[in-house]
Amino acid sequence: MSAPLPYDPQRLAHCAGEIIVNVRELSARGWTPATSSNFSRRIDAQHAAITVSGRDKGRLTEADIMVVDLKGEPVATHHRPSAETLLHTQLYQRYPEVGCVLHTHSQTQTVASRLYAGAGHVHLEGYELLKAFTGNTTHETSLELPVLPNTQDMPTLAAQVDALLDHQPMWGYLIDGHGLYAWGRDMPEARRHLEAFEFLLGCELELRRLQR
Ligand SMILES: CSC[C@@H](O)[C@@H](O)C(=O)COP(=O)(O)O
Ligand SMILES: [Zn+2]
Repeated sequence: MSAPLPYDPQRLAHCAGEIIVNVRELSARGWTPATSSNFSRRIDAQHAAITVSGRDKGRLTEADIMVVDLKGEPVATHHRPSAETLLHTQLYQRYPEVGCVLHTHSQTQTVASRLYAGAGHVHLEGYELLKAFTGNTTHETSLELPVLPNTQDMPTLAAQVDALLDHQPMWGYLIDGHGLYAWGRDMPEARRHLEAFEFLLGCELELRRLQR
């Protein structure tokens, strides 16, 4: 007889279903080109469901979702988790209330990350859609979306994210020439943050083009 799983398989099936449905829609918008991007959902206090590395994110099935512990180690599987697993699990470790982390590579996110890498952040102000980050209370707020240097060294990248989180609350960041990470308490909130960042970055790029 095999050992019992250390997580609830029904909860995993629920999380995997949510990832599959939502990522299919994000992918249809062209935000996950060439197998890029990764997605996760908290299962419980010690486990998260995350996409297997290298899979076509536009065609995810349950076989493309696996379980890791919050150190990023595979649990009860021989699959290899996303190369960027640490960027997901660091958020689950740090914030018990975070339930979902979404990472995409849209053209808007990638171009914006390159344009604002020098400044180290994108300043977002004056937009109604900023209410997506304030619990819909006010648009009279501003937000700095950090832009981090890209590296394949995940502990280095995760340390930079941690250093930022020590000083400011935030719901996402860009990585230069790479893409966007966004998160939330659950899938709808993480998706709202991701979509708001995408829209606001698109507005900033368009404004820059028009003001040239
Ligand atoms: C295919 S290039 C993109 C990857 O290098 C990486 O940034 C990415 O987002 C997907 O990696 P993955 O290991 O499939 O989760
Ligand atoms: Zn990536």
